[in-house]
Amino acid sequence: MFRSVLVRSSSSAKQSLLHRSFSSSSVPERKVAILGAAGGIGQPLSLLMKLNPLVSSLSLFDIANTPGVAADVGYINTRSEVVGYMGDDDLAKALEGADLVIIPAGVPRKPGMTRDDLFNINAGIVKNLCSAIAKYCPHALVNMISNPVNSTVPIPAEIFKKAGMYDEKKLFGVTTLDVVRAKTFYAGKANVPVAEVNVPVIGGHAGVTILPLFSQATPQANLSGDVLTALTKRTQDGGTEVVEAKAGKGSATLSMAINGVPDVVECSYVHSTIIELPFFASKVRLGKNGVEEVLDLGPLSDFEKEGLEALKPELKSSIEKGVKFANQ
Ligand SMILES: NC(=O)c1ccc[n+]([C@@H]2O[C@H](COP(=O)([O-])OP(=O)(O)OC[C@H]3O[C@@H](n4cnc5c(N)ncnc54)[C@H](O)[C@@H]3O)[C@@H](O)[C@H]2O)c1
Ligand SMILES: O=C(O)C[C@H](O)C(=O)O
Repeated sequence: MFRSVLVRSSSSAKQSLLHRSFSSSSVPERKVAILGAAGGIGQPLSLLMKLNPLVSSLSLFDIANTPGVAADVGYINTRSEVVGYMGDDDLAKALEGADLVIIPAGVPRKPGMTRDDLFNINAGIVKNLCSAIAKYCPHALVNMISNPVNSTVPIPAEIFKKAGMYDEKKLFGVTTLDVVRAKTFYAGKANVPVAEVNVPVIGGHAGVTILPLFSQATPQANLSGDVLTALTKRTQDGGTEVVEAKAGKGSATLSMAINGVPDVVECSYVHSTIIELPFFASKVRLGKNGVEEVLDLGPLSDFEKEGLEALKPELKSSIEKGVKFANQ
């Protein structure tokens, strides 16, 4: 059992652990809660959120080590107040009033494991955390990072439905790393500046369910079929490469959308009706209230059409696994 520690409390604790700065009145107040904030994803993500001028309050929750992370991040001289919370007794306080909850809580893969091998541990963690979200911040946007994303996103959807507060526009599975990798690998082969590259990645976030659409990549390049096959495989295996090299770290956030910046288009794993599966990663237009539009897939090459058919059985069964778990 972990002792519950509210990092914000006495004035001396405030001095050492709570950093508060006041915002200009023109910038809206936004509370972001990170669940799993002391982990490999959680710490750099906390740093990124502290650097984000759109965030006024940063709530760092974990089952361990949040006082140190909150103190460290809290001293950065940017706008947001930082409070660390530790242990289940503090979960309610960590979540109350949150506009955005980002969840990297759970265990990462070790070499030789698939993301699905994490299901038994992470599904329970996610279920518990999302039940608390339903209770304490039912209107928040939720970004799910914990793997296996293909199954961990359907879990809150079921929990939120039961709680009567499910808003499908507000639930995201973070698949940005797949896009980041596809852009990097493509730029290398196409010999174009990586900063100019765009590649949509659709499907899900595991193995063959990750389907980069290089036929839609810009700037266009005339790459052979063999090169495109190799690029696709490399994108699908990108996470495994990292896991093998250093135990699987990375982070991503859709937080720009919380300030209502128009026309933010990102690939994300969301509730979808563009194919027959209820959750699917594709380009989505984001706004203040979450998903404003799930964009069409656009034209696919024959190779990509085959990839799309090939990913459906695995993605379907991963979704069903999450749904079943949530309803047990
Ligand atoms: N979606 C993606 O693109 C993506 C990318 C990288 C990693 N991940 C996944 O993110 C997860 C975290 O990876 P990591 O490298 O940060 O792992 P990590 O082990 O370094 O950190 C996980 C953190 O979660 C905390 N935690 C565990 N149970 C918790 C609970 N019940 N409540 C709150 N916090 C809890 C741990 O104490 C730890 O600090 C993994 O499942 C990993 O596979 C997803
Ligand atoms: O591959 C992993 O296990 C972590 C993450 O999903 C990734 O793509 O890097």
